[in-house]
Amino acid sequence: MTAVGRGSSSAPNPAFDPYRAAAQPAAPQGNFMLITAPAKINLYLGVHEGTDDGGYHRVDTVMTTLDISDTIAIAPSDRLMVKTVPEADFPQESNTAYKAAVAMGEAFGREPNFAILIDKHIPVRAGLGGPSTDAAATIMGICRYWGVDPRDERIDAVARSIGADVPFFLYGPPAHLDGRGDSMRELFRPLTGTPVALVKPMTGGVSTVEAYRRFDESPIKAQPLEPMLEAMRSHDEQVIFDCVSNNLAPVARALCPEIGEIVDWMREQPDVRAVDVCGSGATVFAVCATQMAADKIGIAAMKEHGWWAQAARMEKSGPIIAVG
Ligand SMILES: C[C@@](CO)(OP(=O)(O)O)[C@H](O)COP(=O)(O)OP(=O)(O)OC[C@H]1O[C@@H](n2ccc(N)nc2=O)[C@H](O)[C@@H]1O
Ligand SMILES: Nc1ncnc2c1ncn2[C@@H]1O[C@H](COP(=O)(O)OP(=O)(O)O)[C@@H](O)[C@H]1O
Repeated sequence: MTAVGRGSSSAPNPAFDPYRAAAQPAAPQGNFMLITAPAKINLYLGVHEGTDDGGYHRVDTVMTTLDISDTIAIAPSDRLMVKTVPEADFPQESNTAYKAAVAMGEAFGREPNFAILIDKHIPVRAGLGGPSTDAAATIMGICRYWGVDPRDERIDAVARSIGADVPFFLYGPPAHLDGRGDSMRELFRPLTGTPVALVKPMTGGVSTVEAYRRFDESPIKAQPLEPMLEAMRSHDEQVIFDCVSNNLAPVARALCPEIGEIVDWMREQPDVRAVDVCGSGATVFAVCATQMAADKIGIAAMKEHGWWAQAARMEKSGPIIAVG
């Protein structure tokens, strides 16, 4: 294996600060906070061969958030506890929200005594970033409770200690990240409102760890990144959607052949501008010309194939905090 670096330093670029969702450091006056934690899709994912000392691959990715989300209620408590609805089949200590709270406690020398309830809407092992967005939302909520400025460079370090995708969710607008996919490089004008159809097998999914392991067995070269970055900078939608690509997609298809069936079916649907696998899968997204087209694809996927499906839109936001 070739050793690769971790990417850029953890210091946030001040140019990104206006986008931080929890930028007001004041503690909330109410009893709890409700935080909207959006899903993501990768408009571009280029995984490079070789891993670093931690077993991570160097990746370039362009991600955007969607308007489907988990909801996180967080309130001070006598101890740290995390519950999900529906109930998780793994211990709370394995939940990324729990890990994020513990990491915040360690970084700021405080007891992270919060009760955290996660209403899960984002499917798991789906490549939609559910565990990562929950962690980012938890970090932002605790920042607000403790009066920590989310621009504090320790916040980025906490985020990437939980998972490669977590730093992205601290921001929200479409972004290019490199390193492990955890180093923010550039933010772009949002594609807010662009319709997307999401379809995945009703059961099962693809584990991110397994996808990267399979990638190492037969690596595939990434598509060129620069045309996508240029298109994002000039906000040329047609070119952006022509540049959609993901070199983990063949691995996802190999691990779960139903993904291949879904991709092929989505490509045949009318008014579709781009189709690809979300990250490591198992969800497939289609960028659609109209919301009606996305709705129709969702309904047909469910009715004709029994797949899980949802119509969504691209969003411009990271976690959104409301005080209750
Ligand atoms: C593939 C992507 C695309 O956005 O996400 P998903 O589509 O699964 O959500 C990401 O690279 C996933 O990010 P994330 O889900 O945060 O990964 P982590 O929890 O940090 O890592 C899980 C495991 O994936 C592998 N991993 C992850 C990221 C990376 N750059 N190289 C890797 O090799 C490592 O084996 C690591 O132990
Ligand atoms: N907050 C969370 N929400 C969902 N799953 C979580 C959470 N925290 C930890 N997990 C674990 O993460 C696993 C999914 O990880 P991963 O394959 O990376 O998902 P995805 O591709 O959906 O981002 C779940 O099976 C579960 O064990």
